[in-house]
Amino acid sequence: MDSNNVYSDQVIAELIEMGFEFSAVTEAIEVVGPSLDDAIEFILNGPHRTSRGASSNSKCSTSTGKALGKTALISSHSLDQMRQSSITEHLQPVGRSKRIRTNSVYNAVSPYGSEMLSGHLEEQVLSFSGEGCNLKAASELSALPVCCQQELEIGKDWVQRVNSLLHKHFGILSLKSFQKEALSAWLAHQDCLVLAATGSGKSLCFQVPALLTGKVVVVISPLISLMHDQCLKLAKHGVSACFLGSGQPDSSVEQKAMSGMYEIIYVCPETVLRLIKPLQRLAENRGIALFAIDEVHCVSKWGHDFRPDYRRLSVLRENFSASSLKFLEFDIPIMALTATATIRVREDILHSLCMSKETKIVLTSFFRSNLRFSVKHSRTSSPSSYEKDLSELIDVYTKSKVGEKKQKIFSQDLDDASDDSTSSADRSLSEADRMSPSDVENNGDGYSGENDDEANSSQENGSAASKQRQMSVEYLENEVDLFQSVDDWDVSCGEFSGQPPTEHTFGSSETLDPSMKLDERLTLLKGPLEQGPTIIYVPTRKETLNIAKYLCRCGVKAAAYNAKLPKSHLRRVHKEFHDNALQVVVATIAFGMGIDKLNVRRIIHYGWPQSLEAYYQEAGRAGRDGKLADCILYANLSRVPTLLPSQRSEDQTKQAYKMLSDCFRYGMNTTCCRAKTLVEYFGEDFCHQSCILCDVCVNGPPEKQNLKAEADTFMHVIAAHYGKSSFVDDLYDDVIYSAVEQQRFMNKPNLRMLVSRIREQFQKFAATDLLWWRGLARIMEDKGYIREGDDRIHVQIKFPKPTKLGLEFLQSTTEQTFDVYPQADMLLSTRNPKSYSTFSEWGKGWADPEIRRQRLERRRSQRKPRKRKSRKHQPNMKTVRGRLAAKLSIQKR
Ligand SMILES: Nc1ncnc2c1ncn2[C@@H]1O[C@H](COP(=O)(O)OP(=O)(O)OP(=O)(O)O)[C@@H](O)[C@H]1O
Ligand SMILES: [Mg+2]
Repeated sequence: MDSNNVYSDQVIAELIEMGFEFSAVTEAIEVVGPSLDDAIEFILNGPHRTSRGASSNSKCSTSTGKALGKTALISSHSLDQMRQSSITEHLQPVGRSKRIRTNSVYNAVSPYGSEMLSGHLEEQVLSFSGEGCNLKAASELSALPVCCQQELEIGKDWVQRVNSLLHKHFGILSLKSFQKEALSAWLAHQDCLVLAATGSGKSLCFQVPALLTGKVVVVISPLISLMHDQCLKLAKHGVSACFLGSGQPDSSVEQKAMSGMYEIIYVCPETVLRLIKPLQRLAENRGIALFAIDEVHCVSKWGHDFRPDYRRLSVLRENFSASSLKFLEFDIPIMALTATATIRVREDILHSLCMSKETKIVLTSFFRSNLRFSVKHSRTSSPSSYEKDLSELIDVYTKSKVGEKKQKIFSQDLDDASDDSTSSADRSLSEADRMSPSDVENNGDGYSGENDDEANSSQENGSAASKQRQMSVEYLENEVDLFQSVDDWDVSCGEFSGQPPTEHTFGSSETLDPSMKLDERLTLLKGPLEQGPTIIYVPTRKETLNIAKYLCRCGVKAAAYNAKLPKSHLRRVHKEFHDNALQVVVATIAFGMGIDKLNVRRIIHYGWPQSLEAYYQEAGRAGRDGKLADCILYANLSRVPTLLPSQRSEDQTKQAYKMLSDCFRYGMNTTCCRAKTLVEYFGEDFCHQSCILCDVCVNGPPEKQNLKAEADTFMHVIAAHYGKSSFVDDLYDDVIYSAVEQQRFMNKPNLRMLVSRIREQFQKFAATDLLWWRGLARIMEDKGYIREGDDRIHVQIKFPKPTKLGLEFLQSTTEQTFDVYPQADMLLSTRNPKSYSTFSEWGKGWADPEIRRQRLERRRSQRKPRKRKSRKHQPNMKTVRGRLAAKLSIQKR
């Protein structure tokens, strides 16, 4: 360390403490050298120079390479607060003398004035004496022709330089081509929309600019948990970062961030909207290299995770353009990134964020070659289905520990938190884990414990805790986590100093290469799954608790995660999940956006997801190490899924139904490779023949069936009701319907009514159930023979109406065959032919004339004479029985 620099720093510190403006101080030192008196003289009497616009570029280019040292920041806030204002546990202060850096970080006029700076320098700024990664990074970068974005040329060798930097600090061998593209766009001052698969490495696209320029990168992100994970990771690789949630009881982190003390600032949309002015000052002083909007699908109402505040981020383009800020030569580029955006969502993003017309779209394949997709039928949500569906999973995690005591559930008793027996992770968080009254109110437990005694005591302990649990379960009943607020944890901000990078942990060479030959991949992929945790996604909070408890009882280390559980619990689950202390997390969608844990081996969806976007994003959390991973959807294939309750506009409701319908069709599909279905859903041409892994690829499609007779009948019955066919009209003459029903049916027959007519009128179809016809209706719809006759969108076609093509089909020569692959619900229906023993089937049995006749006869013979005056005289015309009775009485007369 240059002693001159240290001395200069001391002088600068003193001058700032005296209240002089920072830019004036540094200018003075540059001119007169590190002499306190001379500097004061210069500042007071020397030529007036404004710091504004003193070309942040030139400052940056000289200073960054010189001294981007490390700074550790100590916050006076500790973890013992019930609600933390910041996370400081990751800071590693080194007990060195305080100093001030001479780099561009401090070459800033603090937006909070010199008071703030001096206060913090005195109290809170310690130095790493340049041993951190940034210093190294910066000195390496000094080899670059220039370090400022504006001046960095897109020469051939910038990629190599970035690669060697990445290799050294992140253990990554080279940039991927989409990362190169995104960075080229940024270097050319262009806005950029990056659409790349989950886990493909989008974060690097916005992290590199911070390393390259010494300017700040501002990343807008939707969840504290996500921001926290990314900051922590960056710190491990020597990059200082902080995050700012929406609640901000401790403003010191924010102040430091706005004065340019972190290379990357993660911020939620609400907060970025509030910080426009300070950010403009930051742009003027240290400089902002880039605004990155991560998980940008949240912008769009047509996406699966709309956040209204994301939509207001158009202010970034308005407030950080060269036309609105004189000191900028170019607009500060916006880089928007997501793994799940349909074409409509993409357009909405570009439009809503007012991204420039020249925005570069970087589009990579959404295909994840190591994910094995499958769909299984399950009734879900009952303990008997848990037993059936989860037994394999339980075996995976419990086989190796036969004889061990079963895991027990423990309640989150406050007293237990300080128990000696708690794990080290528990201990470190115990104080912070104390629940606020609202936490207690919402406590739903569902956490698995390592410690049996703890579990027993809490179970025996009993009444209060169990009552609490019971209450919370009731409270949680039927609630869903459709919208997760940004503050998903009990911290609202955090700061992370970059630590010298240790051994590289990623860039594994064992990962699967999508360009591998098919047979090579097949052999590799047919092996067993490696060890690693599982995430089970369920639609309701209540089910997170139920399944987590069930798994715990079976000996699995499992925890529930939903937005209504105490936030301290959620943070703990995150931590233990990342530390491999948990085997299974059972969660609502509240868990995991952007989770970058390499070894997640299974993502299980237990119940229908609400959209394929959400499904693919959640599934994408599996197998980030590139090794084989399972993505299994357990869904009740006999039920049409319903929308989970949420506030939606009319348009949004339509869209939500459309998305749910696409999801339903994904489950019903029996012929198309699942990976292909998924990537094509996002508008990509799937350039492989198949994924070779999914259940459809492995099992092959079901046998084709000639359903000509069924299709003809179906079309005739529909067409008849729209006056397009005379084929069946006369068949109904002998059935008496109430005027209302007839009217309703004539206007718009729904599928159920049509099917009951088919069964009534066509003996050979009397036993085929609605489930089967439902599948056929979808096939006919896909072929364009029928369409939805209702104004509203339905998940499954509800009011089939013939199309022109359908009528042509009807009139076509009857000799042709109609060979189709049955869909999942049709197979299910034929696999489990139902006797008319269940109540609903019993009801359906009335549609069959023969069954009806037998039943009526049986009833008549069994019936004791009863007084049923009113019925006798007024048959209920709404029921089949009533109508029949009426008919019979007419015939009698
Ligand atoms: N060029 C690269 N070579 C090898 N590994 C890389 C490269 N770039 C990123 N990675 C690794 O890929 C993993 C996933 O990165 P990241 O979290 O950025 O994914 P993502 O695309 O943002 O995923 P998501 O859509 O889920 O947020 C990280 O562990 C990262 O280290
Ligand atoms: Mg990401």
